[in-house]
Amino acid sequence: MDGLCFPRSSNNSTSLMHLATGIIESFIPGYGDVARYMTETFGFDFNIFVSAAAHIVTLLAALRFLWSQCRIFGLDYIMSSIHFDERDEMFTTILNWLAEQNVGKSATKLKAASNQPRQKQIEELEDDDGFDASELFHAGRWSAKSIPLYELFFGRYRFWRGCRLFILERQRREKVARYADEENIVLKTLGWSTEPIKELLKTIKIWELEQEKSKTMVWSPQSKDVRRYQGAWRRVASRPTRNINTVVLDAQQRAELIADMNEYLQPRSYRWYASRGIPYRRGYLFHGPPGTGKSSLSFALAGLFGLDVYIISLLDPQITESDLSALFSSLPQRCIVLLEDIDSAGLERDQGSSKNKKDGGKRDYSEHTESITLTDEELTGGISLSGFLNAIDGVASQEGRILVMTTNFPEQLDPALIRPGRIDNQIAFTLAKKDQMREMFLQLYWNETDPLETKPSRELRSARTNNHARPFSAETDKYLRPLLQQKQVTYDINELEKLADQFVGAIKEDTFSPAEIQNFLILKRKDPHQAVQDVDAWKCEVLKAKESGSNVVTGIES
Ligand SMILES: Nc1ncnc2c1ncn2[C@@H]1O[C@H](COP(=O)(O)OP(=O)(O)OP(=O)(O)O)[C@@H](O)[C@H]1O
Repeated sequence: MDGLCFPRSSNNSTSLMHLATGIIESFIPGYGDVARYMTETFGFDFNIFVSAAAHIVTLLAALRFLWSQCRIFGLDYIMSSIHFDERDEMFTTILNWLAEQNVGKSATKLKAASNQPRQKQIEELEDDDGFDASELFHAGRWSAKSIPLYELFFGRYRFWRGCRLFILERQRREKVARYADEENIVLKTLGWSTEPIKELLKTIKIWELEQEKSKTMVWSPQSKDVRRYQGAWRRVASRPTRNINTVVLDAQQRAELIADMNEYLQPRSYRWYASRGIPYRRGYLFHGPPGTGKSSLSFALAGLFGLDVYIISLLDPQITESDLSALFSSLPQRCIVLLEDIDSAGLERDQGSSKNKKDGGKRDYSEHTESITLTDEELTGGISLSGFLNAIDGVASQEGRILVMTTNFPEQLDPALIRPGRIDNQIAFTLAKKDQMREMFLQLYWNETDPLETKPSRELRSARTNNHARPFSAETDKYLRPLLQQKQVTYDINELEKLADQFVGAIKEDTFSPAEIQNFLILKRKDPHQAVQDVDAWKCEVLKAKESGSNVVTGIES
């Protein structure tokens, strides 16, 4: 080694230094030259300095190791803890709660959580402060209003609840498979009882309920490849709870339905069913023409009873009969399972037919079985009637759930599917009745006060938003501006009732669906007079489109 030309010395320590230099040189080529240069330039043996640093680092590492061992066998011995892995529903809730409590606010490392918006952030976005309805909406400017969200990074955090110290550890775990959990959190506190942690978890749960009480959670089946690791269901949306009164129905029918569900959901009902040997399940069939409120009522009922909605599409090629059973058995104890348009799910008695369906029975492959060879993957899609009935009735299927099936063609359903015990209550939805139309009209225009009108800084905000206005041709501007500047007028209820009577008088019962009526009213939402004025033209236009077999309405004169 040319670079290692140190003066010979009989001194043992010097030869040890040379040995150390040799070892370092083998890891860091050129180190010998640097050491010699430093020694010659500054007049001290640079190796001593390096060795001392190496000793200190080793000592610190040893101390750190010792401390961690003490902590594990010492501190951890006098602490109780509860562990949560990523799959646990409390995992995100705990992190969100901690973020809300500002735990770790001085942390130097944070983890972005932008795709899990919290209630506060959603409210911030929905608050229209700074937006002027007479200007064009801009999504970028709107979403920029909300600050990005962060949560605690991996590590250890301390926080106090009253006079008790809690420790949260967020840990990364070794990946055991592609989709396996990669992290977990541990909540700890001093003492040999987990009770204080459980109490804290109750507080966190109450906080979560508070956050979500105005929301209805919607779940759908987890995709096949991650189902094993992340559970059968995934939360796909949280929708604002729909007030049951906004679904216009026959009052008696609505009241009976609510009472029936309420009775079923009561905790004591479980014992009532069990003592009589009846499976604790309830099924409803909502049937009627499209756009009459079947799905809306399902969500409104979920909101009313604080239930989550679990939606399954039987046409989903990823869902096999065994998946369906697994999905039904992993439902929570109280929820609504919504199966929309059950008539088009292709549930057939013939067991083999499910194997021959690729699009849920709409396409029949049975005539072509000789010429078409389906792959194994395709064969797993499709659910037979018996497979479906097994899943909903099976012993493993969760009790306490409410099954709601909707259909436009109840007469096409297999009697086995809707026999009492599976479907306990059928609700017929009809095209709009006079009373329904009247109620919809009043609901749409009844508006006590416009909160925006009362805010003083409106001009200021307008000036600010004007800077972002988009340029239009003079021609477009001429039409657009009056439309944008049209104000929402607040009407006296007596006047509205008169207008509602005129509106209803112009439309025949059982002719249009509530969805069609709603659609027209939304078009005229700023002006009920205009709605009354235009209803005849709209009516003719829609009827003409229906007669010609087209759903396309060409345009409504106003
Ligand atoms: N009875 C009703 N009361 C209030 N709004 C209604 C009613 N029926 C329909 N609507 C409105 O019409 C739209 C469509 O309603 P919804 O999806 O509930 O109908 P549906 O019967 O489930 O239709 P489909 O059979 O096509 O699934 C919704 O925006 C809803 O607000």
